[in-house]
Amino acid sequence: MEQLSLFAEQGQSPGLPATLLDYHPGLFTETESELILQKLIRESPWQQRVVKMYDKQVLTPRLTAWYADPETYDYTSLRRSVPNTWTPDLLLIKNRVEAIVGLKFNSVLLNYYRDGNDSVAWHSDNERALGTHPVIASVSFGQLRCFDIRKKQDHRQRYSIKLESGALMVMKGDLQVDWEHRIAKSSKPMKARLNLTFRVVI
Ligand SMILES: O=C(O)CCC(=O)C(=O)O
Ligand SMILES: [Fe+2]
Repeated sequence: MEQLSLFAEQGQSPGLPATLLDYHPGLFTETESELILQKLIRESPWQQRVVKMYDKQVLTPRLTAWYADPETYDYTSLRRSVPNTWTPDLLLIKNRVEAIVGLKFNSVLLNYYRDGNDSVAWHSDNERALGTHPVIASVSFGQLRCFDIRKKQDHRQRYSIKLESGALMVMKGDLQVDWEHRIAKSSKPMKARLNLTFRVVI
């Protein structure tokens, strides 16, 4: 049976081709989302990674934690450290996501945006270990933040999706090939947000 995509009905970003993204609000209830948010913030082994920017070492403006199956990935090509082992909470979330997406994922990256100063800069998830047209399932908990998308070749083609707590967004098609995305900093007061991106690492 074809899966219902609520993206168009949500009208969150009219005009964005449906081949690039599906949006499923309410995969988790408000109560579930709040519990998951607090528990994962408390219990995850957060790291703040250092990246090189214009020859300077800078801390990424968010915290991350990475989990994966022990055998099925090549984490050296992802430039990540040895992954953590799945927890029961993460497996529960993964199962619910897989039932909707119809794919088995073997890793998840957790991003913790502590407030409006935390962000992720424009990028595509196009590492070799993700394959050429990866399907990436993104689940958000907590503070609503805007997920901006722009075309690499023409920055005027631009969309913004409000990622609600408990919602699943599926990135697919050419999204990681022809487009970039980001979570911008916000000058408005922002509470904590967690984002989980489930990926298949080859
Ligand atoms: O926080 C988000 O919604 C996006 C995170 C992201 O783009 C990533 O982890 O690659
Ligand atoms: Fe990304």
